[in-house]
Amino acid sequence: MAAKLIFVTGNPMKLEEVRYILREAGIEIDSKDLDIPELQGTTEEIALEKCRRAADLLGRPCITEDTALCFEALNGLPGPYIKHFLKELGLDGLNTLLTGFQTKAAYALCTFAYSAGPGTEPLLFVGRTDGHIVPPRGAGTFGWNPVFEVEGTGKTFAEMTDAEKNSISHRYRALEKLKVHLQTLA
Ligand SMILES: O=c1nc[nH]c2c1ncn2[C@H]1C[C@H](O)[C@@H](COP(=O)(O)OP(=O)(O)OP(=O)(O)O)O1
Ligand SMILES: [Mg+2]
Repeated sequence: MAAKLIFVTGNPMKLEEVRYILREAGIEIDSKDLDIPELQGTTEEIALEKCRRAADLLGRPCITEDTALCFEALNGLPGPYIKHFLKELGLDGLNTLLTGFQTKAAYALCTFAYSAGPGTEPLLFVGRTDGHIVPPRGAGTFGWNPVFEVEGTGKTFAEMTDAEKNSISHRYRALEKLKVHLQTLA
């Protein structure tokens, strides 16, 4: 039996969602819990370099994923640096960041990178979900879920069931594109 594709991530919540979404397409993945250093740059640059490094470390094909949370009022920042903003400022601090700005509009961007192995250029698959930054609502079990209200739903990601989030999320939309690519390889 062919070895399964490896998803390299240090985030168990991402892994759980990716497994949930791909399972419906009959795609199973293995995972490797590695926190790959992320260089500064645009989301694309960070995603490409992270996947190159992951493939070099593993010595085989793999996927990696980068999540950005982009505020319209801040021209797309914090973007790929959201992890550090969330850690230092917390959920309330993300709201405070937008004090004085008219628009609280934001979008979640998910960028999967697929590497065919060391020395190859990774391919990117991007998904986007639009919404607004709001005071925290719902269970705070995954990142910035409680402060991101999804356009047209009236709910934050944290107020949704797994099934709901996984049918409209940035991650789901990126995986829809990755799935097509994986099916051409199979
Ligand atoms: O759907 C999501 N809903 C809420 N929060 C989320 C989501 N997806 C990522 N997040 C958080 C995790 C991290 O604080 C930051 C992304 O940073 P990012 O570098 O992509 O993730 P990570 O370092 O946790 O895992 P990895 O080892 O795959 O890079 O946003
Ligand atoms: Mg990371």
